[in-house]
Amino acid sequence: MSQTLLSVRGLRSGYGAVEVLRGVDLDVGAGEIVALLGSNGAGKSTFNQTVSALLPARAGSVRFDGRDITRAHYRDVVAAGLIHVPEGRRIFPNLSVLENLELGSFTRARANRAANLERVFGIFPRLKERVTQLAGTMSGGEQQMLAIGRGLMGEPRLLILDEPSLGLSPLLVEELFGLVGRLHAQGLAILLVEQNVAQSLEIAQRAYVMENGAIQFSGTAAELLATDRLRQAYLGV
Ligand SMILES: Nc1ncnc2c1ncn2[C@@H]1O[C@H](COP(=O)(O)OP(=O)(O)OP(=O)(O)O)[C@@H](O)[C@H]1O
Repeated sequence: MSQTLLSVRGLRSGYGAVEVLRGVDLDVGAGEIVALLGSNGAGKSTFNQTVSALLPARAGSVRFDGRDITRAHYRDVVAAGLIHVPEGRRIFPNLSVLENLELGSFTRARANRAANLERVFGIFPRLKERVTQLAGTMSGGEQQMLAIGRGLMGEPRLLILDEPSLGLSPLLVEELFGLVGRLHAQGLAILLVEQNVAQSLEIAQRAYVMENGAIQFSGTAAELLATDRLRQAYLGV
């Protein structure tokens, strides 16, 4: 692995009396795509939320770029460049496309905003055509572009994408994976949580499998595919 960007050790968290994460270890290297796989309810979204400081860690540590961010405020985590595009997009439906994008740059200097917008519009020309449109009136695919565009406005070094292809047509899923590949080629590290396991393993350098709030497997995509039990469980072959 290249230089470690995200390093998570023994992470525990949950909701009230329910413990979901039971001591998770996971690393993402600079510029690496890492797939986080696991069945529904395994704890992947809880992991993403805890790492990005939306949910408090109960034990363990999260280090980002060498800095301990386990107890950091969400704002400082975003400012450090760890940006989470949540499952279900969570755009603001009653705000325009432009307003949604601008919200993504809340930790960045105003002076950077125009350049970041142009970069996002270069990646998603459709968003530029629709700057004044209310986000809630856009199609599901456009809303997903907007959610990722908003994440990019924050100048990420690591982008956590939680189920980005959920609800998209097969054509848009192809586009989405193409986009993830292009962002990676530009040097961005990506932690990808996806139901499209085969496609995720094609573009990821490494993968983790989470079950019941713990990591059951970590290794290269090729190693995962060589493990019969995992291949059967996640690819059905
Ligand atoms: N806000 C919440 N309050 C209580 N329990 C929750 C909450 N959110 C999730 N859980 C529970 O935590 C467990 C892990 O859920 P989580 O959403 O992290 O799994 P996941 O792997 O992301 O699955 P999915 O793909 O279905 O989103 C589940 O048992 C779920 O019911």
